[in-house]
Amino acid sequence: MTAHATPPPFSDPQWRQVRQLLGALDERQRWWLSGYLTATGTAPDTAAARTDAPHPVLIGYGTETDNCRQLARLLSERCGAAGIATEVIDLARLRPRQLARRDHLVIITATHGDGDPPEPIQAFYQGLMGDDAPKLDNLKFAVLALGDSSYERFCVTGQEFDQRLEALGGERLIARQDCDVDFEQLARDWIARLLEALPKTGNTDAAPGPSPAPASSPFRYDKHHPLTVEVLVNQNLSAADRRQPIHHLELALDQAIPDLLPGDAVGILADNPPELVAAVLDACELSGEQPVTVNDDAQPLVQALRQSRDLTIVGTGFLTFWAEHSNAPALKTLCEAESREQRAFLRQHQLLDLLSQYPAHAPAQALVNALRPLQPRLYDVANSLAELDDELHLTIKAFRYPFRERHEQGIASRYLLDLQPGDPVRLYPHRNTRFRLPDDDAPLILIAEGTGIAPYRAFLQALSQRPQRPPCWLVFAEQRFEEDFLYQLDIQQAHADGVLEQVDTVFYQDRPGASLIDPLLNQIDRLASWIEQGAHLYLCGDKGRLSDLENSLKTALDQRQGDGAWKQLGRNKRLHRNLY
Ligand SMILES: Cc1cc2nc3c(=O)[nH]c(=O)nc-3n(C[C@H](O)[C@H](O)[C@H](O)COP(=O)(O)O)c2cc1C
Repeated sequence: MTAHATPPPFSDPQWRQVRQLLGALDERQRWWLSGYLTATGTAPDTAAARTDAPHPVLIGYGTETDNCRQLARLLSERCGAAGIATEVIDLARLRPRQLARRDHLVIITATHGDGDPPEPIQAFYQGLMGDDAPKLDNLKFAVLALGDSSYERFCVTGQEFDQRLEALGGERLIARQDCDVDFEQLARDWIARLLEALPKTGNTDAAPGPSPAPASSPFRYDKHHPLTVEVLVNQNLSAADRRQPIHHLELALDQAIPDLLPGDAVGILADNPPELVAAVLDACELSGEQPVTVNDDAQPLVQALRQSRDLTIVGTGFLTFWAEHSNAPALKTLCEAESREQRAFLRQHQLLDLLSQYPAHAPAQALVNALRPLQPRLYDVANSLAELDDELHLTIKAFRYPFRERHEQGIASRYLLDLQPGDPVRLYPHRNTRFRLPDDDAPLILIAEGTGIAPYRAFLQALSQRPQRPPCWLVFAEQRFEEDFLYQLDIQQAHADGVLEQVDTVFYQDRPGASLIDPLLNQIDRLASWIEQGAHLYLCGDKGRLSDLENSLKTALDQRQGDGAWKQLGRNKRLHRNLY
């Protein structure tokens, strides 16, 4: 859709039809279609498909929660309108040596984990950083880095790519832009500058023009256009006295969400707790009735604070804003200090700490503009919509953390755990194409830690409907058998029905010292034999524990099957990670 290298890969009649169709679609439909083609993999891996024509600009994105993919699509749209030929590719599908034959590369990447590259692009990242990376003397490049300044290692993946591409011989087209969570405007401005530096082919896209809306989503709904659904059931699955309870949430879907498959997630747009909103209004001596505008939408201040603004984490932008309004010398000095010092201060001060320690007045709209946008949170869908298309099930664990002398709760999990039947919830679908069931009958090894069981429940429901069932082995770990065996009945039923050939459980508190890897190492012959038969291996849940497990499994498997056996699993796209 976005490649306009001459000549287009169509016959004349085909090309006329394509242009005719594009001309008949409105902007949102075109974006939907381009996102759909990318997401369904219908677009060819154009980076690999070589022609003698000059190369279009390669736009590679690294994403976990979709922001960078959307910006890549936006950049491609803008390039199309400006007569610049582009190809958009997920860096997860690109090998560094393919860059040696390119002239122009734009990388748009997030940083995740604790300053890590997004999980899907780990192989590309390691390849580019490694000793075997190609010389890139002919490459001109630009990097847009997305991140969150509340993390210690802000935007480091983009920074690392930027430095590495230069070190490999590349020439920077324009300076890298690091963006915080309120990235939209900065990213648009950077794109506008970049367009001036990219080569034009002269052809402009048949139809698209600039638009202020975000680029395509393969679904009708996205974080800017969420679907509102109603709570049916909110049930505690774990012990009543558990400090971090786990709930099962059922939501009514009045409208079908097309193509939401087992393995996919939804982004939840949580509301801030009313007490927190009230405390912020009090601290600022503002009335919640005051009118403000958020994304061109007029609304009372109380709604903006409840639904759209982060009332917990303070960004450096807000620090400057509050220093000006409070006139507090300590804050003014801090604003002149190094950003590292500012971030250290902000890690010790949530919004209310700052507002109460340094009292000030600020106009309602200015306050809303200065606060960070409230970020959606992704939750894996715990049921198969092919079985039940009017309900969506989620598994939610409370997130509690110590902060200064007190205990805080995660905004999204608190919001979800407190929901009552009948309450509305805003959400949008999020595809997770790398965490899907294979189409064939290859054996499946499903390894889950805690809420990592959620997508497997959807897998089991989908598998139960297949006429030919692949062998399926579940390994699940939680705290105590009596209280924390999440979805015990579903799992036992799947076992009884033959959907699950084998189930192994580990309950840490029942057997101190036990580890999730024990059942796998104890049955290493079986594991190796399943993998030899082409099994797909899935890891879902706690990042720390499952990364440790992966390292140990890699060692064990490489010892048995030869060095590189584990790596081969990844290369064959039979290793699926969903870690958080
Ligand atoms: C679990 C998690 C960890 C993150 N870790 C970092 C980090 O270490 N440094 C950083 O700058 N941003 C971090 N971020 C922020 C993301 O980079 C930011 O939200 C970005 O817009 C995500 O882009 P994506 O939607 O394309 O994945 C993290 C976000 C999440 C959800």
